[in-house]
Amino acid sequence: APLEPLLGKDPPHRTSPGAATFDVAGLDSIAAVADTGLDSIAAVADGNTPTRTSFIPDAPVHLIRGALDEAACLRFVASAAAHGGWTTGRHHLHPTTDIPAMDLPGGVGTEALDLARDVVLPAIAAAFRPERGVNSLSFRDLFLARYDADPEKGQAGLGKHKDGSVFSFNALLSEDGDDFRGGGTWVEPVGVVRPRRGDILLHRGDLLHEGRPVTSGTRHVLVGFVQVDDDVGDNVGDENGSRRSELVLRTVASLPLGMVVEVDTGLNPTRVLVTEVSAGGEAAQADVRRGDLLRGLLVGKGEGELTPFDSRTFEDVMGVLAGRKDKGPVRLVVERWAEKGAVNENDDRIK
Ligand SMILES: O=C(O)CCC(=O)C(=O)O
Ligand SMILES: [Fe+2]
Repeated sequence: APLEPLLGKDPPHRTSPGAATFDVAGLDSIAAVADTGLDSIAAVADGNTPTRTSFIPDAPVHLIRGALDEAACLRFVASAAAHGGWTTGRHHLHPTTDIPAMDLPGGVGTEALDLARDVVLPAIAAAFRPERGVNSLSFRDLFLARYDADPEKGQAGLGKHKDGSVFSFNALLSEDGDDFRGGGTWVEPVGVVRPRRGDILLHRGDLLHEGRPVTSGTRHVLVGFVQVDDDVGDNVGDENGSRRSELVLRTVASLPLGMVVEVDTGLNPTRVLVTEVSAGGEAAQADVRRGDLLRGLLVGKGEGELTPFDSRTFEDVMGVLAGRKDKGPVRLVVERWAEKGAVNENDDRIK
């Protein structure tokens, strides 16, 4: 029987098929000073984000005002504090001190994913009008980052860089002037943008930008990197699954040992492998690599529950696969997170 892509139906990093589109009336745009004659825009160059602009097509930076209310911002920050496992090894050129959104406890991981899918992706589609619309957008990384003025606690800012994404966003979770001083995001054509708590700043990833150092206190942001798939059409996320998933499945169907692999660029550094293992198959053929931390495993047909693997190792997974070897085909969905410190060429900040 042909494999049905498990991903592509309603993958967690894409907007839902029926998601409402975003009304540009909900966006404030920040254009390069030279592009407008407006005083309120010019003020941005001096570090003062105007309190109200309106949507300006083709502006390099947009703000979704009040995307998160105060309670949600506090929930995100509290969840990060409760998790506490801050990493600095997920982005190698310009590392941030962060926690992958999926790891945030208390339902906040899901809340962050829903926000990115249902609010941010449609807003990015409305703001930047990518040719193939919202269905071509997916976020490949989503994490909560922390900046602290106290060098003992971590980094105060993030130096000038470009992201490896097509679009990037960051939601300010802390109260400017109360939780921290300094901060803000400097973006090359517009200067320092100082959103209010709950606002989400949207910009093209290839613009030079900087997380300005905080001078006191702690600043928390939820950051996401968004990619544009040009090989997928409107059917991404529809009932038939994504064209890309089918393409990948077909391409790899010729792998030896009867093993079919789908690698989906989901949340960075998540990879998802859909693997058909026949007798004699080996997980190594499925690109499961030593050093990977495997997060979950789905055995059986269709879309069952993902069984958390927690931090089980390569050897553990090899053991599971080896144990199934002579019991006929089994379908696995393995959500793979790159080992801490591993370099992910696709998803890093660049330059
Ligand atoms: O913290 C900021 O304002 C910017 C964050 C950023 O650019 C990034 O995480 O890549
Ligand atoms: Fe960035």
